[in-house]
Amino acid sequence: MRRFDLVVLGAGSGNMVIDDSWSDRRVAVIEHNAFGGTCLNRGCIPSKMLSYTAEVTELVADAPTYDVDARLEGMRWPDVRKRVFDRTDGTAAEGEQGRRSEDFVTVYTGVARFTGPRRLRIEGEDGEDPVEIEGDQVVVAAGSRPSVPPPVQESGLPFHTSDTIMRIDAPPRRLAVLGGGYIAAEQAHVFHAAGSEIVVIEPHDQLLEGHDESVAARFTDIARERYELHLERRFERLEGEPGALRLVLDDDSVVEADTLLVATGRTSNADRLDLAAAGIDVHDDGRIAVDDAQRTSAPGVWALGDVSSPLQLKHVANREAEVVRHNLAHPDDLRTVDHDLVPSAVFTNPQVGAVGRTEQQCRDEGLDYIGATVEMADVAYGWAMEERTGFCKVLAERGTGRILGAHIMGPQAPAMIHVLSVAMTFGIDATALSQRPYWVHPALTEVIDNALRSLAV
Ligand SMILES: Cc1cc2nc3c(=O)[nH]c(=O)nc-3n(C[C@H](O)[C@H](O)[C@H](O)COP(=O)(O)OP(=O)(O)OC[C@H]3O[C@@H](n4cnc5c(N)ncnc54)[C@H](O)[C@@H]3O)c2cc1C
Ligand SMILES: NC(=O)c1ccc[n+]([C@@H]2O[C@H](COP(=O)([O-])OP(=O)(O)OC[C@H]3O[C@@H](n4cnc5c(N)ncnc54)[C@H](O)[C@@H]3O)[C@@H](O)[C@H]2O)c1
Repeated sequence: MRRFDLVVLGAGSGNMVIDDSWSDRRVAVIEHNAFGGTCLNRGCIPSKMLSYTAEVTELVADAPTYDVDARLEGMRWPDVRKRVFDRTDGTAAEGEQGRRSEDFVTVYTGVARFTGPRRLRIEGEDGEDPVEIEGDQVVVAAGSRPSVPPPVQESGLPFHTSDTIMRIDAPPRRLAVLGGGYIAAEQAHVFHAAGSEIVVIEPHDQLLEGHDESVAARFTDIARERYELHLERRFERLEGEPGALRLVLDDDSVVEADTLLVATGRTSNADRLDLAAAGIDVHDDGRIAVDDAQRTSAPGVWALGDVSSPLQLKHVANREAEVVRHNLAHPDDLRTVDHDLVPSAVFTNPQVGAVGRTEQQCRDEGLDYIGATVEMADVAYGWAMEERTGFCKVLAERGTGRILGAHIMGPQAPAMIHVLSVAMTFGIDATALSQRPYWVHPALTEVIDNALRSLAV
């Protein structure tokens, strides 16, 4: 059995913990798929390249709004797909080659499982004999996978998840999307712009459930004009044949579609690692349990990213990887991670950015809060953009002005939310945030300044 100073399971965010400080020791990286993990190969990056392409398509279609003569000929899907995946596939291959070229790193291609404390067995995929290795330190960064409801799985009929839909040969004629969360919102936007009819099935009464009520309500209203929505409906079974699918709902109504995208959440890959053999504890929901320094219950074993995190976001996985990289090198000076103020964004149309509490969470916590909402249509740059649906909502504690949460919908919301994220992180109250810095006129950020001023805390 080969022994390593460090073994990293998963070359997504896990790959980030290895730096040159390990160059005088022996490091193993185990990966059974492409380097770069979900984000680079089938997640954040291709989906955002596609979502921006959808935005360009919609802007051209919308040219008459700005008294510009332009005609949309359509999105050339095969060319779009090639541009996106040539770039991401190339980057993944470079990442793997880079690691293989480092003489202190051994890359194992195969599926790993624990066989004992800090000991792993790797099954190669091309019939090679399994390999057993052990590490003085082990970092588990095995990510998550799409959850697929049993009736879809058991139907034997073809379906897509986010793993496959973005590499499809042609946009579906009619795409049924199961779920109304992040992936549904982003992929519906992409394929609607590419020419597909979209039908969404979601058990809650609105899309983007879990977001602030103002965001979810307005997003659902906008989506209703573009897509066929089946809300408060449970999916019961999948029938039909490939290319002519029939989704039967709980009221016996039937949704017909040629293609199905399942976007019903993601499950930690922890259940596939035989963690009990290594003495690694898991939460009831299946995630690996870690403390705030990312240590698992097994000495010398760390975990990070979707396999353990309560927030399945790449900026969270990145932060956790940075902390693990530091903690491996500085066992007497451990850094910690907290998930209190993690901003999030949905790259759909309209875009969404959020940080902190929703209004419902303020009520649930019994906070004495005040909220202010300003429409993008009411600031100068919103006029320039002919913006009609975007807004900024800020929630603050009455009396102190402590910012409790912020929710932005509209152009560049994922970037704009950082103003509020930074203020909340550094404890800058609503009055100080509005009155101390200058706000560029007439940038779209005036919608934030005006919301802060409207709070009257
Ligand atoms: C469609 C989509 C869009 C997204 N968009 C965003 C976004 O815009 N912003 C954002 O913040 N987040 C986004 N996310 C979430 C983000 O992609 C994840 O939170 C992040 O990639 C998790 O990183 P990770 O390193 O934990 O897991 P991964 O990147 O999945 O890495 C885990 C790696 O481990 C490997 N592995 C697993 N098990 C084994 C095993 N037994 N043996 C060997 N190798 C194994 C896997 O092949 C994988 O490469 C998106 C996710 C999806 C699906
Ligand atoms: N922009 C981003 O940051 C981004 C983009 C995509 C994905 N992600 C990450 O990936 C995770 C997974 O995304 P997701 O959209 O799959 O999950 P999600 O949790 O955002 O949404 C899942 C939706 O599916 C619904 N659902 C559950 N079971 C169902 C069923 N049987 N039939 C119909 N609907 C059902 C839920 O009510 C929910 O609305 C996200 O939670 C997020 O952490 C992030």
